[in-house]
Formats: sequence, structure tokens, C-alpha cells
Amino acid sequence: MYEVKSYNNIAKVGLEQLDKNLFTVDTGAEASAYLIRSENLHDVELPSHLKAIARAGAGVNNIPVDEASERGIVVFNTPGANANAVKEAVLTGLLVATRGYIPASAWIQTQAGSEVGKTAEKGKKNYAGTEISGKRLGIIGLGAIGVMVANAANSLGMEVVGFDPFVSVDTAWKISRAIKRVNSLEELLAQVDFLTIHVPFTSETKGYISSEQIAQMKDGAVILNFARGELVDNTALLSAIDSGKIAKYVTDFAMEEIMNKEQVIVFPHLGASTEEAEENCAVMAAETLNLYFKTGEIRNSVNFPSISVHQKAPYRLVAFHRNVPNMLGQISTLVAKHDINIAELVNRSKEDYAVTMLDLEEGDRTVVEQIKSELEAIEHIIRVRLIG
Ligand SMILES: NC(=O)C1=CN([C@@H]2O[C@H](COP(=O)(O)OP(=O)(O)OC[C@H]3O[C@@H](n4cnc5c(N)ncnc54)[C@H](O)[C@@H]3O)[C@@H](O)[C@H]2O)C=CC1
Ligand SMILES: O=C(O)C(=O)COP(=O)(O)O
Repeated sequence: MYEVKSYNNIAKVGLEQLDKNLFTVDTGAEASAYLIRSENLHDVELPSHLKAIARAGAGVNNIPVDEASERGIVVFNTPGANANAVKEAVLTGLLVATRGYIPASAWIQTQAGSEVGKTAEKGKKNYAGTEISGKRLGIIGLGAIGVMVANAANSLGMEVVGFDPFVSVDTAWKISRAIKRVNSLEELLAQVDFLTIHVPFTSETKGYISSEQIAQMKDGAVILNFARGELVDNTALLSAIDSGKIAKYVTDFAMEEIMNKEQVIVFPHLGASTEEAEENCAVMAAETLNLYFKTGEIRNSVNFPSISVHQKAPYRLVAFHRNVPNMLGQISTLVAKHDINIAELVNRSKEDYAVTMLDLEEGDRTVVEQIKSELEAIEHIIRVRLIG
């Protein structure tokens, strides 16, 4: 049995989805897998027995992915499983940026008594707004969320322009033909009334929106950030708000510098907090763990390649190694030395890492265990799992 340790609020239906023949959950035993949401694992020591981290969500910036790769720990996420929830959060952001509903509600709740209806009618002129229909929205990042926001905003009457230099085939299928795609950020920034950002937070995207980008925007534009707080340079943002260059900033991320400013609307990272998204993410994450622990197959990993093969022999070895020359040669030579036939061999790579899966025509487990330990001694092999 493998122990799964859950962090954060993982939907019950997802925990129940974990294969009961494979896993125990939160018993306090040594964890083979973590099932997490936004828990920051950067300051946590990852135990040697940890084999997988499943992120029930999209962003993996809370996980030390490089360290995990170096140690053969597979990091999974759940692509698209909470995208609709975030899309709806972004629509909320657009609407509360343009209509006075948040301050108006706070004000009217301070009123009471039989005259409250009259008071409301008298005071409403202080909370009039504008409409989003007919305005132009710029979207940076046309992934699972960006595409949904694009199509929804378009159907609400907005003109939508998108920028994503790494756009996927999936996006090309899903995006409405009404969405204009531009090839440079400059082109997008100069023409939009609203800007929304939907890229992962990495060392390359830190401070993606800074003074240089803000200077290229229209006066009075609104910025929405439901991706990660660090994507926007708060110093540049606050000075643009003070000068009136940026009219409003709506964000899902509370950060010390931006709190309690009239033009900044802050939500407590609620984008994915819907019953549906929480369930979708938890179920998808549990299914990837079931598959990985049962068969060694990898689906939705951010640090190792996808690999899917029906097991063809009693024992399977899954070798995680660096993506360098002659690994396959060394692995197959070692198996050949034991005079064992390989029923199936699949090798897949992803950037600096690769996985080689071998189904061995050998019924004696001790022999296979011996091969496992010999494989582990080969330079550049990080971890070997034995399944069967
Ligand atoms: N507020 C919340 O609760 C949530 C926030 N998020 C955040 O949103 C991010 C995006 O989520 P998804 O759309 O599901 O991910 P995704 O991986 O489907 O899409 C990300 C897109 O960004 C694009 N991209 C990457 N670097 C770029 C760059 N430098 N310039 C322009 N485009 C770039 C990629 O090509 C990809 O199309 C997550 O990484 C996470 O940080 C995600 C879910 C919930
Ligand atoms: O999926 C993501 O990237 C999110 O930001 C959602 O975070 P959460 O699972 O709600 O803590």
C-alpha cells in the first residue's frame, strides 16, 4: 500500500476516487504521494520515499519542480479542470471593475429602516458605471483559461485580442474565429481597454507587466490578474494608479503593497474555489495517481513525458533518467546480459529528462529486483520503479 498525504482542501469525491487497493490516505505513515492545491512546498523537505506530487489545479509554482525532477518525483497537474471557474471569476472581475456593485452594496448595507428604499434610490447616482460591451479586452496567454475568457468576453459583446507565442493546437481548435491574435505584446497593449493575464508564473514571467508595458497601454485602462500576483510589478502598478494611467487593478492575489487602495479590488485567491472545479481537479489528480502507481503510466505531468503502454509481461521496470545519449543502449544491454527478453520497451523524453519503460519476460521477482538495482547504478539513471 502507498500512503497519500493531502494538503489544503481537497474535494472528498477526489479522495474517494483514490484506488483503495493501492492507497491509504492521511494515516500519518510515510507518504509516497502528495495531493495538494496551493500549499507552498518550496520550504518543505521532500522525503526520499516520495514518488509523486499531484497538484489538484493548474499552477505548479508552489512546487520545487526542478528538485522533484532531479529526484525522479513525478509532478502532475490537472490541465483545464478549473478553467471554467477562473473564466467566471474573470468575468466577475470585469463587471466589478466597471460597475459600482461592491461599494454600493457595502453602502446600502449600512442603511436600514422603513425609508431604506428611498435612500437607495437617492444614493444610487454615486455608483453608476460603464458597460463592457463594445470595449476591447486584451488577453495574454491563450491556454485553458485564456481561451475560455476570450470566447465568453466575445459573446458578451467585447472585442477580444489575444497574445500567446506558444499557443497550442488545442487552443487553435477551441478559440472563436472572432478573436484577433497578435504577434507582439506591444501590438496588444496599445489597443486594449482591459488587460487580463493568464500565463504561468515562472522565472521568465516574473514582473511580466511592469512600467515598460504599462507605458504602452491606453490611459485609464484596467488590468485584471487572476494568474499570480508576481506577474505584475506592484511598484510600477501603484505609480500608474497614482498618475491615473491605470484606472483599476482587479486581482485574485492579496499582497501587502496593494491592500486598501480604492482603485485596487482584491479577492482572496477564489478563482478555482467552486464546488465543480474543486471536484474536477481532485478527481483528475486522483486518477493520475491511480494510473501512475498501478501501471507506471504518466499522464498530465509537468516534469516527465507522457507515457502510456498496456503492460505486456508480469514485471515492468520504469526508469527515470536524464535525457542524454546511450541510455537506451545501456539499459537494453544490461537486460540482455541476464538473458531476458524484453516484451515491450518504450522511451519518451521531455526536455532534460526521459522515461524508459520495460516489460520483462521473466517470472522470478528476485531476478527483476536484481536488474532494478543494477539499473539504479547506471550513471544518469535517477530512479527505477518495479511494477508487478
Ligand atoms: N486564480 C486561480 O485560482 C487560478 C489561477 N491559475 C493561474 O492561471 C495560469 C494559467 O492557467 P491555465 O490557462 O489553466 O494554463 P495553461 O497552461 O492552459 O495556459 C497557459 C498559457 O500561457 C501561455 N504562455 C506561457 N508563457 C507565455 C508568455 N511568456 N507570454 C504569453 N503566453 C504565455 C502558454 O502558451 C499557454 O497557452 C496558471 O499557471 C495559474 O498560475 C490557474 C487556475 C486557477
Ligand atoms: O489551479 C491553480 O493554479 C490555482 O491557482 C488554484 O489554486 P487553489 O487550488 O484554489 O489553491
